[in-house]
Amino acid sequence: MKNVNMNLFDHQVDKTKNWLPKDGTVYYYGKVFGTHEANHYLNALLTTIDWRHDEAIIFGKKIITKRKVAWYGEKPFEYTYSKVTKKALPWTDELFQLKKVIEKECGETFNSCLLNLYHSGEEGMAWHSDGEKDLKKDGAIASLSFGAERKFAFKHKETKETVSLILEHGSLLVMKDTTQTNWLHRLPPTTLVTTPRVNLTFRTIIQKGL
Ligand SMILES: O=C(O)CCC(=O)C(=O)O
Ligand SMILES: [Fe+2]
Repeated sequence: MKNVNMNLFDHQVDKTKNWLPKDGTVYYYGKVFGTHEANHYLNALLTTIDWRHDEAIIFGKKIITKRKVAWYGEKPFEYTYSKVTKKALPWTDELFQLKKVIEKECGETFNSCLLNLYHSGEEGMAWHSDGEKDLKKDGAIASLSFGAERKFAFKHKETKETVSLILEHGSLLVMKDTTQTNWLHRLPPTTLVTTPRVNLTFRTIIQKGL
């Protein structure tokens, strides 16, 4: 008997495929949770996370995003991006459980998590890379998605080559090696999606004298 132990959610996803043609590594693990469990996490995250509108300083001007964010970690790390500093809240039960699951799945460890809540397809995230100085250089970033399926895209900083894929409900994507140095990524807005999506990016923050 072949494949008797094959996970039901392992449907046709090649977890060893690098989605980037060069200069970085992106693995898509597909759905690591079944629909029932993914629904549970989506609801739990919507209700237990301390969601706040994000503030950023762009061209010297303070802006408030429609998207909501939250920042959690194993210590009250300070994290600065778009010139605004935030202090991590302690892991919730669900975040700690999710961290364990993805650490096991991808063989990496993480000490913090940035969460994004996109209320509908109108909200997205512009081209950027996650290479802030507080983050471990070339450290892995694990991205878990719950809720509406959305397109996710990469663009090479030099050649402008693009790659895109769909992030499913309960799915895991991992960006590692030199991905942040050489590629930008974004979540394009779309009028086709009217329901919310929650995304969690687990990261490794460098501990400064803690
Ligand atoms: O929502 C996503 O899938 C991506 C989020 C992201 O790129 C980030 O938080 O840095
Ligand atoms: Fe990002």
